[in-house]
Amino acid sequence: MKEQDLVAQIRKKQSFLCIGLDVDLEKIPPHLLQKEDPIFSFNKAIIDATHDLAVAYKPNTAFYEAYGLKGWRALEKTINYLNTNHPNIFTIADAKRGDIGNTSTRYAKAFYETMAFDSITVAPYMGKDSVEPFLEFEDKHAILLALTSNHGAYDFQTKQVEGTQLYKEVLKTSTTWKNADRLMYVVGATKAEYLKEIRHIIPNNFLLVPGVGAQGGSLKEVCTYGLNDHVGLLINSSRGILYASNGEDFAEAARTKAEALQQEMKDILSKA
Ligand SMILES: O=c1ccn([C@@H]2O[C@H](COP(=O)(O)O)[C@@H](O)[C@H]2O)c(=O)[nH]1
Repeated sequence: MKEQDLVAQIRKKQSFLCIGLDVDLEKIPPHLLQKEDPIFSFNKAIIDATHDLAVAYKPNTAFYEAYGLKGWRALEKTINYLNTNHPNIFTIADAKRGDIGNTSTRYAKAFYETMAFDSITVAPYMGKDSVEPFLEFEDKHAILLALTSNHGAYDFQTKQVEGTQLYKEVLKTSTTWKNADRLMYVVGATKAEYLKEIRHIIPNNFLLVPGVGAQGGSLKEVCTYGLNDHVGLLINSSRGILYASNGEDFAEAARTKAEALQQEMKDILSKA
């Protein structure tokens, strides 16, 4: 998907909500376990109940890989369902890949071509030649881990390396790579206080922001410095939406949670 089409969807829906499809068979409503494909049945119900409120969906591949072949099949069915029924919705494979060049190319083909995701999350640690293969595909986006939402982010990402914090070096250096205009970045909602400086280095790129809801990040704080003139934010919530109820009303309950976030976003956009 072209970035301008994502921005158009955000304006139309007055939403920059990304719903994380992190399916855990121990948390989904028990009645779904009787279905032939409980993972896909859950995702389909969530998508059907929320697609008018969200501009993106982000399955985290770990939650599918954990179930082996049936997990991969459910992931494939989910991305096909989204692409067929909601082609204007941005899709993110949260797979956190990155390897030597020829291997990264295979990862890129797996997620952009075989599964037709619009984007994939990529770890920057192996550097330019591990990331550039993900940037070779037109209208596809690599979302680079910049400053993550977990506590371990302070182990390396904020450490000073040759006079600058490592995450800032990741931001600055990555903007010099080939097709850098296809880059987006992950910044945790729990690190909102860093956003002013982050926006100084990358004023225009989209940020994928996980960590609101279950991890305690604040949507309002993220928006204070994270918003740019084309919005430039995708705020992810996974558990806070998916597991609002594990009864028969789970999809309705998920919609209520998604609606509350979308309303907050609408309000913020109207004042921006
Ligand atoms: O820094 C990061 C990068 C990725 N994630 C992922 O986002 C979701 C968050 O789920 P919640 O249930 O809304 O907390 C999950 O898939 C993480 O692996 C992140 O949280 N932080």
